[in-house]
Amino acid sequence: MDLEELKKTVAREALSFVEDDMVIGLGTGSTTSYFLKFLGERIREEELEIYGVPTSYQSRLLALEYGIPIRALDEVDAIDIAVDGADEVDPQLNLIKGRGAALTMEKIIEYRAGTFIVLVDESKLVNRLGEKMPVPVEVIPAAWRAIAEEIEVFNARAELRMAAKKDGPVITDNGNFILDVKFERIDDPLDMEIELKTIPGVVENGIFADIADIVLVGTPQGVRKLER
Ligand SMILES: O=C[C@H](O)[C@H](O)[C@H](O)COP(=O)(O)O
Repeated sequence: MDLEELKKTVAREALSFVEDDMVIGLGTGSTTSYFLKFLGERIREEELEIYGVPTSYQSRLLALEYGIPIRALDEVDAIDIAVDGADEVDPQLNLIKGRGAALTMEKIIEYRAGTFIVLVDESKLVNRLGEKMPVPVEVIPAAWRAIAEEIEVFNARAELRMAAKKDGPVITDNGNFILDVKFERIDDPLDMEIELKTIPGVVENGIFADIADIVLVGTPQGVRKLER
């Protein structure tokens, strides 16, 4: 089974958590895109009363395309579930997220969800966070260089993320820059998440420690469900 098929399989499985009258946090990325498509179809077919709270311009545009009614975070009383992808998942279900630069709104919404469900294929499972992927850190533009230097005390190298279809750096949905931080090793994800957050000028970082409730893992043999 190819990667896209694995993503579709986990995205379909996530529909089993969806019930009528729910408010759902809508994640960002290629795996979640399939979930949004299937969610839109289900809302239409079963005439469900569901609202989505987008975590990015990408999920907002896809929700509009697939007919998912949307609400802003300050228009809802609570978020029942949130569904999103991840870049790495460790055995304790700590995550690295933010390859798509949407980490800040993702964390704001997923932290507040009753149940946060993560969709990955098995290539995203690691023994230790940071094994394959850098940790994206969203920073206030004026502070990028100072923060990049300060991050070196953690035995890490920070690189300013450059845009692919624009000259210069990636600008996030919030108007900030992204530093991709490659650590030598991350021993304690929660501790590192907090350390990064306390640097002045850091808006948010892509370590999501102790937030995921359920991880659905797509494998050629089917979907594995991991729970915290
Ligand atoms: O900013 C982007 C997000 O954190 C994505 O959810 C994450 O990068 C996973 O994306 P994908 O499902 O495309 O691998």
